[in-house]
Amino acid sequence: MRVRVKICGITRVEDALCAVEQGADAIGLVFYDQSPRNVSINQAIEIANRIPAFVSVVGLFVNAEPSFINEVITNAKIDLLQFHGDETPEECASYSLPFIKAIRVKSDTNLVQYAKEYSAAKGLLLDAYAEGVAGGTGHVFDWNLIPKQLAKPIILAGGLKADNVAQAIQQVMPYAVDVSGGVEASKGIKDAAKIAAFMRQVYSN
Ligand SMILES: O=C(O)c1ccccc1NCC(=O)[C@H](O)[C@H](O)COP(=O)(O)O
Repeated sequence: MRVRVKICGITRVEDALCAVEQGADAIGLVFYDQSPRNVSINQAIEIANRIPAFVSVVGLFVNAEPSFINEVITNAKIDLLQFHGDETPEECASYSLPFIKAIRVKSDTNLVQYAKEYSAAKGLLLDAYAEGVAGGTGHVFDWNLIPKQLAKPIILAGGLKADNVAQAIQQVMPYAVDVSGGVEASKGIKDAAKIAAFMRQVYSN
């Protein structure tokens, strides 16, 4: 099966269109005001309105208020929710959209247990754990911590870039890969050449 690609932390229409043109399956919009990639609802509306059919728009939240999440999904064309904080399985499942759950992986993380707990998730996004940082760290975690069999599709994230994504896919065999910092010129600003190089490496497998 072809590995899907999500390009996260999009803040500009031109970067979203570049990702689509290069073959991304999904783009991620960060709704978290402590992130340098945070977007407003108006920015999200503008970006999401330009995304064609068959490319998913993912809304990323970190311990957000339900009223805020509902305001976002009422106004912007979001297809899938990504919960990147400490949201419980019940909270994640309480919205009108499907969701994926991000797990920040460290040596004692029990991914089999997470897959059971978040049984309603469409996938588990595995990101690097870093003390005090919710995500988008650019850190790679030890892919050996991922069990060979997991009850949920794996979206591999954390420090992926053109230099390491082919190796990551070969080793982990994820359903999808997720990249943010590895295709940026600066935080929140994507680099077309880096996106192209990343996509080439994904499909080199
Ligand atoms: O991007 C952020 O600033 C961010 C802040 C808080 C939670 C999540 C955040 N981003 C998540 C992602 O962009 C990706 O899902 C993932 O963490 C990969 O990021 P990177 O290591 O930069 O490729």
